Amino acid sequence: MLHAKLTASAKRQGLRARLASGELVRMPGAFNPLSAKLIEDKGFEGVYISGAVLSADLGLPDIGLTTLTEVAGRGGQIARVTELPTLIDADTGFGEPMNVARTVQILEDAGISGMHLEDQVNPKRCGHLDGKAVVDEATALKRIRAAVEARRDPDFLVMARTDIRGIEGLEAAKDRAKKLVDAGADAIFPEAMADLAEFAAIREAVDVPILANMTEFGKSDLYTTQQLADVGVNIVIFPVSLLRLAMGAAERGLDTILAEGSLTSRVPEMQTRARLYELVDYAGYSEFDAGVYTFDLTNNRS
Ligand SMILES: C[C@](O)(C(=O)O)[C@H](CC(=O)O)C(=O)O
Ligand SMILES: [Mg+2]
Repeated sequence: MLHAKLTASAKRQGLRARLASGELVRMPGAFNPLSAKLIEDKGFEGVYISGAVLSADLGLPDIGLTTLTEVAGRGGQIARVTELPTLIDADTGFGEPMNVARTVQILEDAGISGMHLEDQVNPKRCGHLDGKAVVDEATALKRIRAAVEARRDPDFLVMARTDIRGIEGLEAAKDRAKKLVDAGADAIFPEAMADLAEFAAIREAVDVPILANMTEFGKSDLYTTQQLADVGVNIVIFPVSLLRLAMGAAERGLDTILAEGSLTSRVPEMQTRARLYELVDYAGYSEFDAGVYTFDLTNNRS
């Protein structure tokens, strides 16, 4: 109640252990703290905190407009309500290597379990759109180096994302992934892979965990968790999926009010009041409140 029981460090150790076991970590993207609770309730292994969702939530395009304070604030709100490890999208790290160092520490303080840092130039773009550009190798490696050197909890996961595949091709992606690992990256996020064989090629190139981004309407087909596990993927994210599903439902609901004048026909699709209260542990809060209310010092001296 009130917050998750596990400490940030225990969640990070849990993520490390799961990755070491070789079993796939499935991380749907939470669009708010409540959806993170749903992800946990359904039995997933982790929660992803997407930059695209964070921007969209603020009514903004995903082009690097959000600040570290906003990202860490929302990330912290999500991390504190769940027992699951959280992986956050740190975009390009919010500045130069020195800023990246500060970013890592602030995200650690927010209770987050790991972050990914990409090699795009600023302003960044969604990795599945054309027209993006990447920084040179030295700049990309410095970002990772700064992150690794600045972290205080060795279990905080520093994942390097490379967007180079969409610009220079698979060979360049393999080469950059290897160098990012040499610079200290704990894991690799190869963005915009064309197919399963490309994930397998990255798997072959590095010996750290790799992530697959199953974002809809992007460059990759949507593979099943089994297909991805079979080619050696270790983490799969569904970054914007819950937001897209929820917004799809919201649009249909609004259209129904316009067309029918009421939402009666949509009620069966809605999460019930009882289910919502279950997710936010209404009963647990009431019990806590009652316990504190009846607290009496004279009866608690022993
Ligand atoms: C993973 C991602 O970085 C995100 O912010 O969620 C995006 C997702 C998307 O825009 O579909 C990405 O660049 O792939
Ligand atoms: Mg992003």
